[in-house]
Amino acid sequence: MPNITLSGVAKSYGGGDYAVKNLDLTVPDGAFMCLLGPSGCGKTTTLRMIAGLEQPSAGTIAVGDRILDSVERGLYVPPEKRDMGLVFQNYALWPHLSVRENVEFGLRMRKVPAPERRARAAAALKMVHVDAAMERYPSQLSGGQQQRVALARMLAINPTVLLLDEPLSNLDARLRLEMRAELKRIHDESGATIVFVTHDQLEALTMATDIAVMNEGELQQLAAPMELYARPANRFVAEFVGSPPMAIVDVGAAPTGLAGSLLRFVESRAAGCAPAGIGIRPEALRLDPPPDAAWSEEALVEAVLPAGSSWTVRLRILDAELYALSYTPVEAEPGDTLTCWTDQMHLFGEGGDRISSWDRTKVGA
Ligand SMILES: Nc1ncnc2c1ncn2[C@@H]1O[C@H](COP(=O)(O)OP(=O)(O)OP(=O)(O)O)[C@@H](O)[C@H]1O
Repeated sequence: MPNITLSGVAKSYGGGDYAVKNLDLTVPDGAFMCLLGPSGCGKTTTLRMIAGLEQPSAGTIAVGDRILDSVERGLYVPPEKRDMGLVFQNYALWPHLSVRENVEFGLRMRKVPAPERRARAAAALKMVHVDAAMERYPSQLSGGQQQRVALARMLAINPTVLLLDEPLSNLDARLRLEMRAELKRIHDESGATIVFVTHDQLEALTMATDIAVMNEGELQQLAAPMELYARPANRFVAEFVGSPPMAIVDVGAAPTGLAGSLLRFVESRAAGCAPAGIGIRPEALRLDPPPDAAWSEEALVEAVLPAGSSWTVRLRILDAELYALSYTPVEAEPGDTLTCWTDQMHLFGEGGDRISSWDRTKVGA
């Protein structure tokens, strides 16, 4: 299956507001692409346009040379002729069909002979761990089980493109983790192209080969997960990807407090650089002894949040609130003072774009 290409795609549901604005996006053949962004940013609309469930208001959608939508040329290919498997959050199973019959339904429509149908449905249900409930009806299943049946229904068809809209949202934490690994395995083994909508940055970071971050209908950045994390294009991406989030300290015209000391620190290393914001990721805010006392700041502990193998500490340094993520126990109480320091910073310009990143171990990154 060739690449899926969206060129200049926009969608308005009427009323002048655009849910998706001038989107150029290529989903490479075999990619696991996550569309990531906050609620209402246009992810679902984009996925529905790729599926053919919504028609764009402008632009072109193509798979290789085959045009699926072209507003300019008046072309539109309906969903059933796109050969794409869909699983949406509202996984509409047929209530009057058993789990097995639901999964077999798509195969029956494709005229797959009965014995093969049974075998493929059973294998797909086993993959999502609902094979024990094969003869039950959807109303007798939990929400999470229904969601997995919807996944199995799509997997049984073996489509070359899978379009998934928050398909793991109803699962508990453990099952979610299991299904993420399972989806990754399915992707690796099938070679299918997957487009996956999520607002959960961890889900995107753990599964995707490529992440398209969207905000207010616009693409903010398209990159591989680690690239996105290490070199966010702008403040929006920097703050959206990563948990706890990156703290960005604003540098005013006459910076005081932490902003002033960070700026002096930046200036001593990057002459002529005038950032409007300085970002520090929690894991880069260090609580161990600094290599240079001049780098350190006194921080007031506001909260310590232990999580078994890591400790998140909310700190206040003068006028700024920051998080530190430590993998060694933090024996501090709210109200205590800790010395912290950093050797990694992201510098953002006036408009919010990242102008550079500084990492003591990789100078010039
Ligand atoms: N059928 C519709 N009619 C009118 N407006 C719509 C329709 N569907 C979506 N919208 C609007 O388009 C914008 C984008 O919605 P969309 O569902 O694509 O976002 P999303 O990022 O998937 O959000 P969520 O994660 O909440 O599903 C929102 O402002 C939404 O209110």
